[in-house]
Amino acid sequence: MVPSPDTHPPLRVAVLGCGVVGTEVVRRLVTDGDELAARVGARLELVGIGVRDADVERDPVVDRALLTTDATSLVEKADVVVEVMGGIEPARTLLLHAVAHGAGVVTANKALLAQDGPTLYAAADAAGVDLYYEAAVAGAIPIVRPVREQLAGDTVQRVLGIVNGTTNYVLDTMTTQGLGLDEVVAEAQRLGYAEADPTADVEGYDAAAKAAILASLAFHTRVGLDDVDRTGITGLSADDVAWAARTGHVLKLLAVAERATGQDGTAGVLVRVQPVLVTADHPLASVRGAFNAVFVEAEAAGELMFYGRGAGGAPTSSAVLGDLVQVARHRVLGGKGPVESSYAALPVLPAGDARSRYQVRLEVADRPGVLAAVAGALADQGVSVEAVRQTTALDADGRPVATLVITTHTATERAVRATVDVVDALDAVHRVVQVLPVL
Ligand SMILES: NC(=O)C1=CN([C@@H]2O[C@H](COP(=O)(O)OP(=O)(O)OC[C@H]3O[C@@H](n4cnc5c(N)ncnc54)[C@H](O)[C@@H]3O)[C@@H](O)[C@H]2O)C=CC1
Ligand SMILES: N[C@@H](CC=O)C(=O)O
Ligand code: NA
Repeated sequence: MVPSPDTHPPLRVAVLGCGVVGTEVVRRLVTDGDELAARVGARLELVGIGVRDADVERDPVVDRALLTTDATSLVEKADVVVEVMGGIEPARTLLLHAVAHGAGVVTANKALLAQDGPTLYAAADAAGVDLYYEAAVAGAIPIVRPVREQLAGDTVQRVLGIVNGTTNYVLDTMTTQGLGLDEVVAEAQRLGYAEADPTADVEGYDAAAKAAILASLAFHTRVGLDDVDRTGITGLSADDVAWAARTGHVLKLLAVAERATGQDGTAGVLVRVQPVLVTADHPLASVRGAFNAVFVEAEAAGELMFYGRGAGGAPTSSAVLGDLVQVARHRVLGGKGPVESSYAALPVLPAGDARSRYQVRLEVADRPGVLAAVAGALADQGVSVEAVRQTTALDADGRPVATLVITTHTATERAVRATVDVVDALDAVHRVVQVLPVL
């Protein structure tokens, strides 16, 4: 029999956190109630909203009578708990409490999942309830469920892309408007893209959490935040942005998770987040503002690209509501979402095993023989040169300073770092300005 909201008792939904995302989740539950009920086969009854302070001014769509500071009691009376408060505690304890009480859970909390996902999975599995988290990676873009469910029959080789809206917005605005990093981060906060502490965005922790989640799902292997080699965007200057454009690239913070073979032949995975010089005609170069884009390369499927809004209240609420409908359908029709799949248990390889082309930018003395010395140092380390470009400008004291931009052929990060140390020690090299992978 087709389930109907007229015959099925309503499902009690608790929302924890009423900030940027929580407010939009509540809005959809209120304004789209009839549609959602028809899709689920039961009404989704919002039974309470857990907040820190019930007295602060809120969007009028939020019914103040539903606000409570007693989140523990709230989750005890829910069939489905939606956690959009963020942070590790009390989110973790509340989700475990919800699961122990038999509630299905939906969360947007990538920080918690990357730190303690296996505990949540185990608890949900033991209780026989759902744990869904589409909003935790790349906001509105369906990427968690495609990798976790639809690609479960394929072998994913690599996942690569832009998974943090704030840093993409910041780098994009620095490039197009020449603004400084701090100024643009403040705007990203105002627009609801940034984390409560935007350090998580600009230092790459948020992207690293998402990379860990995607890698765990793609490779059926546990990958935690500490397994991700992470570099944020705070080390990038306006000069780096300008040089990127001058050499035909766009600077992007990329997350890369891939199967790889280590120095000793071990098959494993490599997971990293780092600023990358993306060649201007690559599709990722045209991902603007807070948009995200993720490529998935799988053995049978080939290359798939996922693109859309990676941050912001309304887009993220779409992913949360999609999960909520799925969990609710399971309550009505029976069935359950996937459990953790970590059977492959592949080792996480050291970052030095990562292979890429690199751009090395040096300031060198403007005299004959310098290029030969630098090229010799690279060759000694087995790093071959694809292209070299030299420009000369006068420094503050009127002395000529040459900038050497070297693009290498594909090499391991280990070899490139070793080479850079040798090059840095050369008399003719004033300083190594920047070393960045090239895509
Ligand atoms: N803003 C975005 O674009 C996206 C956010 N997310 C995730 O969604 C979650 C929520 O993010 P936002 O809504 O942007 O954050 P937010 O800071 O705007 O909202 C969080 C709300 O939870 C409340 N809260 C915190 N601790 C609480 C507690 N102990 N009890 C009751 N309420 C508490 C805060 O007072 C705040 O109102 C985070 O995990 C974030 O990483 C995921 C995807 C996109
Ligand atoms: N702060 C995050 C929000 C979405 O996950 C971002 O900027 O991407
Ligand atoms: Na998503």
